[in-house]
Amino acid sequence: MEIKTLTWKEKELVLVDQTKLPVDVEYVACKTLEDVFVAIRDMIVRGAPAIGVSAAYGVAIAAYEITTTEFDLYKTELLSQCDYLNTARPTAVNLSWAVEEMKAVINGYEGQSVAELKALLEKRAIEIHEEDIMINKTIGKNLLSLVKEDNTILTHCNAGALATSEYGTALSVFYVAQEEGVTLHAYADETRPRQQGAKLTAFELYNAGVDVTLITDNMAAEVMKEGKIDAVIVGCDRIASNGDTANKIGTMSVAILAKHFNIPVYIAAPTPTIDMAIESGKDIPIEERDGEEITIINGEYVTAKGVKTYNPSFDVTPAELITAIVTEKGIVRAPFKEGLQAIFK
Ligand SMILES: CSC[C@H]1O[C@H](OP(=O)(O)O)[C@H](O)[C@@H]1O
Repeated sequence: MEIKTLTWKEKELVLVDQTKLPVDVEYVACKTLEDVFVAIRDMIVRGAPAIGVSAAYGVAIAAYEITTTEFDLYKTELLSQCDYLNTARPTAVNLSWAVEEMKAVINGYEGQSVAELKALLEKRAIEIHEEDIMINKTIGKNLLSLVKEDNTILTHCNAGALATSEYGTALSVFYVAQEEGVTLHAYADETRPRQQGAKLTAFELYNAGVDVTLITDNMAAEVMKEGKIDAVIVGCDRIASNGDTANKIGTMSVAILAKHFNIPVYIAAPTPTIDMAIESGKDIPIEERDGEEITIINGEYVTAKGVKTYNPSFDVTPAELITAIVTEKGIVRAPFKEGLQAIFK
């Protein structure tokens, strides 16, 4: 059964509810901008590219939702809705990137027709959606050029089809490999506390017929020491201009271990996830989420209810631990600043 992360259907954004996977496959229809805001905030849809595409459709939905007919008032309200949507989650730059793309359509429109602007916004959102699919498939091809038949790849969190429109970024290497008749094996970190690796990555790869082995996060060093891992490939949520990369919490640990065991670390990076406006990882906002993500598993407390928690949802892997940043525009190696500037030229 094919699961669609997101679908645009009669001016509604239909999302698979990723908080219910893999036990239940349920879909949520977002009919209002608030529906999209809540879906992003509560991780019904998650994953940097999927958040970006959803935000683009969120603005398109807002454009149809606003009933003001006086053009200047309509434009002001719509821009305000864009800024609100942009507060749903702070780390994945794809959210602000997509909102800015949609605001550029609004601010660049020289007419006075509300109907025409609505159509232009829906068109741009569909373009962003379609571009995401092409970006991901190209990243998969570029990643495949870095690995060999029968290689085993460790990945962290979920940077798969469920984190994007289709294909995924890090996991696209497995799907492109299948299309090209290349056999690859996966080790998926469970990825506490939200368990995206267990609930999403192992689920989607297993269903796709990819050889996947699920491990807990604290087993990564052992599998590397046993020589089971040929490469680490992970996604990203925001890359600074010097190559420092924010990704799901625990990615930095994996990169440090990989360095110790001399295993290459590849970041699968759509260019909308690269933030050239910031100098280094110090400038990346790290989302802190509710501590109950740690203390509650499957609805049950696993500790005393009053225990203090600390739950940063991302960490920043310093550029010196990264072998290459693999984008749809090419593979960038250190020195990353110059290499990233070159792909934006
Ligand atoms: C294709 S990148 C997906 C990226 O987003 C995930 O975070 P979250 O599940 O909290 O949205 C994780 O960092 C993945 O690598």
